[in-house]
Amino acid sequence: MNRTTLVDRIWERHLVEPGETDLIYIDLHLLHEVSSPQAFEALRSAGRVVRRPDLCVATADHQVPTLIDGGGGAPAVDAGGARQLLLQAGNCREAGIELHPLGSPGQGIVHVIGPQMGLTQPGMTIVCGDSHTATHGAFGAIAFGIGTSEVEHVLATQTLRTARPRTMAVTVEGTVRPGVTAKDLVLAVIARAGTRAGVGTLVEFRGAAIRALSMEGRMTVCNMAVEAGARSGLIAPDDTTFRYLEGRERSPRGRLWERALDHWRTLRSDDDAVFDREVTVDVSAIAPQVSWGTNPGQTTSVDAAVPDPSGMADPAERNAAERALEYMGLTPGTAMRDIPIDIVFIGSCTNSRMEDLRAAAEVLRGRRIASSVRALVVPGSALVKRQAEAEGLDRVFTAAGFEWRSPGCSMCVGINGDTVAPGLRCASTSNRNFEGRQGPGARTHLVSPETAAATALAGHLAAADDLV
Ligand SMILES: CC(C)[C@H](C(=O)O)[C@@H](O)C(=O)O
Ligand code: SF4
Repeated sequence: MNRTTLVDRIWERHLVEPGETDLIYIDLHLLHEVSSPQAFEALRSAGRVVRRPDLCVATADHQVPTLIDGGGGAPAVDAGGARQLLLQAGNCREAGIELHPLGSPGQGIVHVIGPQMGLTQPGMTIVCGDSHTATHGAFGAIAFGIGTSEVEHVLATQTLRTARPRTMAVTVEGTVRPGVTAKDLVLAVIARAGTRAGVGTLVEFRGAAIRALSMEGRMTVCNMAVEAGARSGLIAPDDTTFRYLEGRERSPRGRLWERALDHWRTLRSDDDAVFDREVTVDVSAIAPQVSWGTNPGQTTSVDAAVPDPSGMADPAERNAAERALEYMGLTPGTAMRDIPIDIVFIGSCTNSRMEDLRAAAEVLRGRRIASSVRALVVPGSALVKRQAEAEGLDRVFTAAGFEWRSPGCSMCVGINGDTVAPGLRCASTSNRNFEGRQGPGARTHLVSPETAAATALAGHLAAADDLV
């Protein structure tokens, strides 16, 4: 057979029992404090134990405050959060699961620590009770979010009963212009394809523009596959992947590394592979992207203006745009660069890795943010924080007027004390601009780290290029 997709190839290797819904084996189960306590509770009431604690890794990320500096055991901002963190600690201790709690050197956003430790590897099946598990697909793994009852099932059996995903190929052609990042690329793809384009599918991103991306960039792209409605995204591994993984803490070593490489090199779709859907997007002409609405597909170029819903042919699209503009407090025809910004947030599992911080710091070096702006940068993990400090990036950020925080989901989700006040406008490197996402009444514009930095300096939406 030479028409197999990468997704089917990995699926076949993990199939325990085919059926209307397949039973598949799970190689890695990641856990965070929000979506796991109930699953452990259910497991306990059923009198069952965790079958493979050695294949589970947990971290505290959603509820952790980012204003502490590794104090260890510092409380969450509210009683609910504190309780989840406590339950997580107890559950992991009891089950013998590796936990990276608040204040520990391995702590961080679950989708940042997996790859950085070398836990996330090509060809694996990876699940987590979190929709942005798609991030791990950047390594050529099948990685997707699951619900709480599925978390329980995986804890109990190390398998998951789930339908085989339909497949979709998103081929991204062209060479992006200087200053255009992975974030811009994926926002442009979602803006063109729509937030429902991938529904029910597992998307393989491929094409010259994807191959050219670093692993960090690929993670940004796969992270946002779920914002196109997909179950997940993945990218076939190549030398960029292998270079990233070589020598990481949990990567195979010596002869095992060679054997892993031999296997990993087979992980690709056949040239004639048949996908359920195929879309091709050319990104050679795109500029930095900014969202103007309340879903990630409502995105345009920083060079453009707020669109006019009355010009939209599709009534549903027009309706959604009208509502979005009302919530966002925007008027059609306003140049994107004329939109003033109150808060800038650099962080989240989309854009909080070293490469993101370096890129933003490069824009900020030797400059000061506008006096009207409050800006914060939240490294994705304790390791990213240490590395950034070793490179002096923290000083670049603080000298520019940014707050330098401790790792966590922070203002991406606003359940940890970091929120955007009602009516305020935030340029954010996160992945969701839904109503109320960053706090009740908060207005979110999704951007790349470079655009976030330039916007902080200008006080209004701006591209890094504007500053030269
Ligand atoms: C809290 C968690 C379950 C949720 C998710 O599934 O994605 C969160 O991470 C998010 O980004 O909205
Ligand atoms: S950073 Fe945001 S998107 Fe990512 S896991 Fe945390 S809350 Fe979800």
